[in-house]
Amino acid sequence: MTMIHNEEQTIADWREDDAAAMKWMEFPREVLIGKNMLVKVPDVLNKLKISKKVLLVTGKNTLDVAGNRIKELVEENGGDCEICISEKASPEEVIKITEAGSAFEADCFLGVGSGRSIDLAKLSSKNCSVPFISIPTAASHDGIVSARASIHSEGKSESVEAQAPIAVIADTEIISKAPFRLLAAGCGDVISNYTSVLDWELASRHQNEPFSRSAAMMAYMSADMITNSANLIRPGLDSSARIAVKALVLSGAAMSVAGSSRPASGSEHMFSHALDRIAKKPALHGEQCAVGSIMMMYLHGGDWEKIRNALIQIGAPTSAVEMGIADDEIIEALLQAHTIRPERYTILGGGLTPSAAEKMAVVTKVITD
Ligand SMILES: NC(=O)C1=CN([C@@H]2O[C@H](COP(=O)(O)OP(=O)(O)OC[C@H]3O[C@@H](n4cnc5c(N)ncnc54)[C@H](OP(=O)(O)O)[C@@H]3O)[C@@H](O)[C@H]2O)C=CC1
Ligand SMILES: O=C(CO)COP(=O)(O)O
Ligand SMILES: [Zn+2]
Repeated sequence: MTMIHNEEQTIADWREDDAAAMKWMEFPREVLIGKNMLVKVPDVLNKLKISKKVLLVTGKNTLDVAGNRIKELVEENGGDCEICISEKASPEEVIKITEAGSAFEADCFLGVGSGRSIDLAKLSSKNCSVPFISIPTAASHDGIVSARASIHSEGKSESVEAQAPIAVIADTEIISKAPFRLLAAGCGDVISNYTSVLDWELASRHQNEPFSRSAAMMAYMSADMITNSANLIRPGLDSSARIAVKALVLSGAAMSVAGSSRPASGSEHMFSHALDRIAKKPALHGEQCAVGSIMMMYLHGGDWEKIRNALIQIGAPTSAVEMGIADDEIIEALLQAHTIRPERYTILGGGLTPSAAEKMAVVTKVITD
């Protein structure tokens, strides 16, 4: 592994080496991954003694996929369950769901569905000082266990400290039946850790930014887990869903150890956040981050073809056309990416010139000449 400093070069790890550190990481008490796990919701609530008033945050699609069934299960178990349909992961939506939780006097939140619903449940439950359970219906992102929430508003994207779920219930039957594109995107989100970690290392060398070797290794390992199993990721397979969920859990744990999204979000994520702002029809988060990672690895002078080949093997997009995004939107996102989080030092530095951005996108086959 080339990306990790050796012992002498390592900037002191501020969390691990600080004798006064109060907490290393937050991690769920129960992590259930497997077929037909949804029926375990009442058992988990009973075990954790939080079965009375449950606020279930879900989306319009995931309500039918899992939300309604979970509500039934909670009510059959003698609990009270109110459903909140989540919209955009925005500050306004967090306030709305927090108020709903307070008014209902919820003793637990369930985040059921996609990255957006889980992030909203994560942050709103923290605001209400009650625990939350993460119930992904797709393996599309690595926020399943992380203690961070990504909140988006007016072209800005912030990673906010929230809380880790008290439990994760990942039903691989549901996840493997979700559109395959979502699973492939989740694999892309994890693979993109290769460049996040390189950016973090760069920041620790150039700016003396606090760096955690253990968090970086966890993020790197999760990317390796997917790359090394790329040929096993196939539509409809329970085993593929398990591989992806385990890697996503490890990647999320890396963020919890770091106390920031640094190990799993670097220049490639800034590119993706810029695309969300620019593109007429953005692609999925994980798809954009993965394509960004191909290009950022090129900038790092690393093996960008390894990332590209793994994505091709999985069936994830590797080009603008495959993502349904125009070439000029890719270039504009590359030019704006460094402005997304100016405080986060990455290989993008003070920004790219238009000709450098175009050359990089052409060489890496993201756009055509
Ligand atoms: N906190 C963290 O550490 C992280 C947060 N993120 C954040 O997560 C978000 C991206 O998450 P992502 O899940 O990719 O995208 P979305 O949250 O936008 O969800 C994508 C779509 O998938 C649908 N969906 C989910 N499960 C199923 C299913 N089983 N069947 C059919 N449709 C389904 C959702 O439906 P519905 O409309 O019903 O929800 C939604 O329309 C971004 O906001 C990103 O910033 C990403 C990584 C880490
Ligand atoms: O998406 C993430 C990790 O995959 C983290 O989110 P941010 O890019 O919002 O920090
Ligand atoms: Zn991500």
